[in-house]
Amino acid sequence: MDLTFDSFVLAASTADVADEPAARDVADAVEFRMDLAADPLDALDEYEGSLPILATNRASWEGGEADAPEPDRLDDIVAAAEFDAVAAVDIELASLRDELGSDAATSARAAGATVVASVHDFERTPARSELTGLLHEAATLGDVGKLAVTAQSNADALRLLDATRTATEWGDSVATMAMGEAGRHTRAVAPVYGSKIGYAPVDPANATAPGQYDAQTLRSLVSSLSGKPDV
Ligand SMILES: O=C1C[C@@](O)(C(=O)O)C[C@@H](O)[C@@H]1O
Repeated sequence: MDLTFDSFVLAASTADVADEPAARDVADAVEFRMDLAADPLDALDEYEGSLPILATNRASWEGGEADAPEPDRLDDIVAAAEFDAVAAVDIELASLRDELGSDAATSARAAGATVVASVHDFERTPARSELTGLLHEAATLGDVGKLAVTAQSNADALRLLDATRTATEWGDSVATMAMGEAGRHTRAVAPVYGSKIGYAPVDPANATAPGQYDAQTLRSLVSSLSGKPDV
């Protein structure tokens, strides 16, 4: 299955890929949070869904629950990429800066997966130059550069949207969102400025980040704002 991120992709996040039928009608992909699953590779082996999978094995040092040694954590990402249903993998920008991470990206691409290079800031929204710098670096080391920050104010949200527009104008393929209440609307608005991925939980009770909309709401908001019909 393919995920090129040429246009907006709504990824329904879950720790259980067997949830896919609940996401099928509203999402474009399933984000499988391998770090939140008990036996993620077995779950991929048994996957029978029709949506392509974006596999994430979020490191504990980046806000996730994967605490295996880095080589093992990255090996699991590469192993995930080898499943036909896995169209993309998420690798943290901090990992991609090192040889281990960049080798994992090469192997994942060889297995046919697109690489989403991700950065998170769970406390703040950095200055504009830092935002555009991180996005450019992530979009260069990965095929899509993803930046999730935490907004405390409208100014923070606006700065993220502005950086999204600038990066897109430069030709970088990026995905952005501001976590937290003050950033919530950016999840709907950032796609207008070029953001290529939106995340929403399959089950609203199991949000994978602060401020997420449920998938149907995100789909309707993004569709209305982009002037495209709802799916
Ligand atoms: O990195 C991201 C983005 C995210 O943190 C969000 O803010 O929607 C949700 C995570 O599941 C995903 O891996």
